[in-house]
Amino acid sequence: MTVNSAVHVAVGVIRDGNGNILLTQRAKHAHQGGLWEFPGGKLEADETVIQALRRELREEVGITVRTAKPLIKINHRYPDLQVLLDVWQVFEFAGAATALEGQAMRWVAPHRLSDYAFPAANAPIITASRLPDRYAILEGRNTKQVLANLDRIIGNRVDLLQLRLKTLPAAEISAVYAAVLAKCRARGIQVLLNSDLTLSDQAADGLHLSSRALLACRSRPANYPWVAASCHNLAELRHAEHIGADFAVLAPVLPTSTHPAAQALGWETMAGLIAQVNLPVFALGGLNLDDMDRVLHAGAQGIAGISAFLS
Ligand SMILES: Nc1nc2c([nH]c(=O)n2[C@@H]2O[C@H](COP(=O)(O)OP(=O)(O)OP(=O)(O)O)[C@@H](O)[C@H]2O)c(=O)[nH]1
Ligand SMILES: [Mg+2]
Repeated sequence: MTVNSAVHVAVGVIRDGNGNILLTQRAKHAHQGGLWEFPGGKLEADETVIQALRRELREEVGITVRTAKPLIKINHRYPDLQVLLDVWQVFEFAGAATALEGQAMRWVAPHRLSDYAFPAANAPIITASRLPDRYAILEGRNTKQVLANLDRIIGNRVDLLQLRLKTLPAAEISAVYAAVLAKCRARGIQVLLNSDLTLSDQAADGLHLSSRALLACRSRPANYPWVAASCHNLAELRHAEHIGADFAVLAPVLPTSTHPAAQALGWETMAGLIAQVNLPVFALGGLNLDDMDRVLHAGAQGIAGISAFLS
């Protein structure tokens, strides 16, 4: 089946109980032959994406999908073919995965995916599969409040956060940073520093660019495991993609009390913007964890928020 002349493909990022991901190797003479892939295949006429996903995963690796959620959509033009990869995460399935087409098959830890050679279109899928669905923004008006907020964020099972601290007095920043980093390290939580924070120590797991800092970048800032960017429109999302940022945060999706003057994008505009880039995008602004399914079905990686993780 084709969509806007692209071949529409249902792709499964299948996880086992340990969080490992199933890879298979493409047949030598197939398109992109010999490379590793996430199992899946082309939609047949009149099939929905989820129907095609179920059929392909039964045919290729012998599993029956129980729970699947959208992860990311990739539009990619190879010299010989344009594809729309409609990627879903499969969290629950029945049956033991078996290579039914004689292909090589492996369960791989997310942080080892980069050891494998994939088709060029897959780079953002690999990033998306290494990212969680929650990205917390840590703020507070004083040290005590920041640390109390961190405890609530931890209670909401967040393992990726941005230290922003816009509302914290400057004199308290370095001590708070040390305390937050120590607590997060002990729990395996990754910390990105907002680019407006002035800290000499760059021991964090990544850099989060404000939209202003993003537009000032001609290339990806070096030496950060993660580079993220705040975006409000298509030009900023495209720039984040262009410099090779790992992911973006798009805001504000809904009206918020913290930014009353900002015009909210709304669900449809948000989905339309996300569809135009091959980049994991978190939705920010006025959302809470109950919105997760709607956010994922709108094409986002998940929810970013300050207050979303404080209840
Ligand atoms: N399944 C899958 N296809 C991918 C990935 N990345 C990627 O670019 N593709 C491209 O998506 C297209 C469709 O995939 P496919 O060859 O699995 O289709 P299929 O199972 O229906 O195979 P068939 O046409 O031989 O029946 C191919 O051109 C392939 O190169 C990936 O990670 N998984
Ligand atoms: Mg296939």
